[in-house]
Parts: sequence; structure tokens; C-alpha cells
Amino acid sequence: MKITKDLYQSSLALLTDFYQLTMAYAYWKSGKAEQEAVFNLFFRKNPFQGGYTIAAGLDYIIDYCRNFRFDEADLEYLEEMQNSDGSPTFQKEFIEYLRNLDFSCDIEAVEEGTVVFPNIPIVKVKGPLIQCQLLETPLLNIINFQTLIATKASRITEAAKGQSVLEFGLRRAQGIDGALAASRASYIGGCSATSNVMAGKLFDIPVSGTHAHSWIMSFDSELEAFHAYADAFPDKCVFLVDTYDTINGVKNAIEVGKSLREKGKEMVGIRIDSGDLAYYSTIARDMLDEGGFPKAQIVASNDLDEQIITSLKIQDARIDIWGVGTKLVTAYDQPALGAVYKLAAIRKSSGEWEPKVKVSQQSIKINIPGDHDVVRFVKSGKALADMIYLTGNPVEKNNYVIIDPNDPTKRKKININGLEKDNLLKPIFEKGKKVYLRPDIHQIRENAKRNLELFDKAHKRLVNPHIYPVGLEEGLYNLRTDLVLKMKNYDE
Ligand SMILES: Nc1ncnc2c1ncn2[C@@H]1O[C@H](COP(=O)(O)OP(=O)(O)OP(=O)(O)O)[C@@H](O)[C@H]1O
Ligand SMILES: O=P(O)(O)OC[C@H]1O[C@H](OP(=O)(O)OP(=O)(O)O)[C@H](O)[C@@H]1O
Ligand SMILES: O=C(O)c1cccnc1
Repeated sequence: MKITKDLYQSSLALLTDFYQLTMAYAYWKSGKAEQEAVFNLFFRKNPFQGGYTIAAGLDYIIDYCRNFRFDEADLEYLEEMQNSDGSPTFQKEFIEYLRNLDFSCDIEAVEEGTVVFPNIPIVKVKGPLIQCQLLETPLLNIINFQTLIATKASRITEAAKGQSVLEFGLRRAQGIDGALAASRASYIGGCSATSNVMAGKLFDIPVSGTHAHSWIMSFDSELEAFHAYADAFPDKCVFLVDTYDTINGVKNAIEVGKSLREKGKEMVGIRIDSGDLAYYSTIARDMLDEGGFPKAQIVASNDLDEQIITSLKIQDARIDIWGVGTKLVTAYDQPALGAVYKLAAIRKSSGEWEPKVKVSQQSIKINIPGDHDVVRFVKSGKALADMIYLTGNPVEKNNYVIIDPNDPTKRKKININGLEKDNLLKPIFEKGKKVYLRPDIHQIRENAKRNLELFDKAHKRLVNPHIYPVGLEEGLYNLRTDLVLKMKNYDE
């Protein structure tokens, strides 16, 4: 079976909404297919009512774009499509056009693991209108999910305050591809390992785990089961102690731990998967300490998320390692990020770029027009603000005012002397050629960790986080306002 990594290396051009193909056809028919355009992918609200988001999914996008082509089976399928009157949906010449389509866009993107915020372009695609359009759905599919899960994982690992979080989600994830992508994104977001062995193999993520209740239940007694497991894995024993009676389970673990020690081996720890985790972990800790196992670790699992972990910490639960499944990989409390992909500018026949805006009653839905970039200002290792500005207007002045795109009364003055400037968008493809050297998954995870350190804890807290300033440079703000007024015919 070909999934994920392999899948993304074969033709996936039909993994799109039908309307992308009908638009592609209509662009082609009206002679606009090759007109140059710029699209931006961005989201409007941080997920989980949080204060930040971790970008993820770029590696999949790179594979997707490198393999962007319609293969013969795809073309045959499209050629056979019919309108309701039996006429072919797509002309033969269009099928031929698709056959020869060669990916030739420029793509810039923020690197995976980067902390991002609403309105920041995460991916920018510049190239023939038809190609930009065809990329909309797959790019959104990839970024929306992985960014969501990386962010959830980051919130959970932040709540664990440096302790290991194991991702146990495979059995409850949204299908096979959802599970694999979730394991990858969870690792980027800070999890230490996954229980998903295929994700381990495909993505080079550490694999880890304990054992299930069925192991205990298959024996006549818990003690017998622990002994048998210790025989099989003398160096990797984490005993699940709550199958029948948690306190008795800890006693049995200690007994087997002692016999392991006689053989020169150490039990790694225990896992508690039910009941009051604060209460049982505290009792278990005391029992393990008194029984001569102060180093034995306590793993906890059972429907955990960042809120429960935080609560358990406040209760002084004695938990060392957190196993988190369902609520992480399904992004339980917010199942979609809601990122969108919008046309920002189009090149006219005169050669000039024309900025484009989508007007909406809801100001949050008005996109940022024009080819734009984003710079992050950093001072002494702390991020101060992000400024979105028109590409081609380099950030060279001393003083800037950035304006909140949704509330023009929210402004921030920035004197950029002495500040570091980080241009978040990095070149990924130039004219269809990959120019980006991909970091490995461990470097991406490190990038996420380093990125988070740039931000004050006020932006990272779970409840009512402090809003990090992201604003439009004044010129861009004015362009957007003028354009909206013009489109609403208020400009006379
Ligand atoms: N001390 C605690 N403080 C807050 N939440 C807790 C505490 N202990 C456990 N929890 C959480 O409360 C929920 C308890 O769920 P539930 O009632 O289904 O558990 P259980 O009945 O003990 O377990 P199971 O159904 O697996 O036998 C879980 O989400 C668990 O993580
Ligand atoms: O709770 P999650 O965060 O999804 O973590 C994964 C869960 O999967 C296992 O449960 P299992 O499938 O054996 O079911 P049960 O323990 O709920 O009965 C494990 O014991 C965890 O409880
Ligand atoms: O290894 C474990 O303990 C594990 C794996 C998957 C789900 N729950 C627990």
C-alpha cells in the first residue's frame, strides 16, 4: 500500500476540488491560464483560542509540487467526464494542455516549526494563474491539518513543562493518512515519540510504548503477567498497573522490579490509565520510593489534553511522562484550522501588478491585497512584532507604524534601530525548481522549540493569551483601505 510519503511522490493532481478543474478549464478557454498571479495561504484565528500557531506541512507540499503532473490515468478520467447532455466536460485540447503542464511556480513559505499568527502568509505562490489555482485545495489540505496538530502538540508539551509527551493517537485518528500526518506534526510540535510504528519508519520519529490491559488479562494473575513481560523486555519494563486494582498493581510492579534487580536490570516504571491520576500517582510515587525505586518513572494516560495536564500539575500529581492520544491527533476541541488561500495580485497585460481584494461584511474576512512579505522584529532574543509589507518596498526606514488589519485603532510604533529582522518567507521553488534544502524532522522540531523561546509566556498561556502584534505597514494598510472603498464604490 502506498501511503503518505510514497503517495505524495506519485500523481496527486486529482486530489483537488472539482471547481479547481472547471476554473482551470475556463481560465484556459478565456486565455488567462498563463497570466501571472500571486496567492497567499494564511489563517484568520489562532486555533484552540490560543495565542500562537506552529506552522507544519511544508515538506509534504514540496513533494506534492515536485510531482505535480497529470498522469495518463488522470487524463483519461478527465477526458471521459461528461456534461449532463453527454458532451465532454473538457475539450481534448485542454486535456493536451494538462498533459504538457509543467510546474513552474515560485513558492515562498515559512519554515516548518516557525511560530506564526493570523494574517501572516504561510505559503506564497506566484506563477501562471491556472497552476496557482490548481494548488489551492491540496495546499490547504496539507497545511491546515499539520499546522493544527503541531499547534495542539505544542500546547500539550508546553503544559507538560519539559516532561516527555508520547503520542498514542493511531487507534483514534482520522484514518490512516490522518494518523500518519498527525504523528509527524505531533513530533514537530514537541512530542518525544509516537506509538505509530509506520510513522516511525516513514518519518524517522522515535517509537515508544508500554503494554495494554489485554496482556495482563491473558494471564491468570497480574503478577505472572508482569514477570513474563520482564522476561521478554528486561530493559524496557513499564508495567500497566490499573487492570484490577491500581495500588495492588504498584505492589506487584515493585515485586517484579526487585526480581529484575537481582538479575542486574532496572524496571523503567509504571503506567496508570484510569481513576484519579493525581491521587494514584502520588500514592504510587510514595510506594515506589519506599520500595527502593525512586528512579522508576510514572507514565499517565487516559483522555489527556493540555487542560487536564495543567490541572494535574496544579494538583502536584507525581507524573513523569504523559501518553496522549485522541485529543491530540483529532484536535478534539477544534477540528480544523480554517486557513484560506486567496488571490492577492494579478499581472496586467501592461506588465503592472494589480492588487486584488475580496470585500466582506466581516472585516476579518477581507484579505490583504498585493504581493506582500512579512518581517519579524526581534530584540535580544525576544520577538517584538511582525510587519506585513508590500514586496518591493524593502524594510529600510528607521520608524514604522504597524496597523492591526481588523482594528485600525490598534497601532504600534516601531523603531527598527538595533532590531534583528527575520524575513519569515523563505524561497522554496523558483520557476518550478526546488531551491530549498529541507531540514530533517529533528531539525524542524528544534526549530519549533527555538521559535517558541522567542515569545513571551504571556502569548503561550492557555487561557486568554496576550495577543502578539501583527500589523500592516502603513502603505499596505492604506492600499487595502482604498481598494476596499473602491470596490464598494465609496471612492468618489
Ligand atoms: N486528578 C484529576 N484531575 C483532573 N482530571 C483527571 C484527574 N484524574 C483523571 N482525570 C481525567 O478525568 C477523566 C476521567 O475519565 P474517566 O471517568 O473515563 O476515567 P476512568 O473511568 O477512571 O477511566 P477508564 O474509563 O479508562 O476506566 C480523564 O480525562 C482523565 O484524564
Ligand atoms: O486516552 P487517549 O489519550 O486516547 O490515549 C490512548 C489510550 O489508548 C489506550 O486505551 P484503550 O484503547 O486500551 O482504551 P481504554 O483504556 O479507554 O479502555 C490507552 O490505554 C490510552 O488510554
Ligand atoms: O504503548 C502504550 O502504552 C499505548 C499505545 C497506544 C495507545 N495507548 C497506549
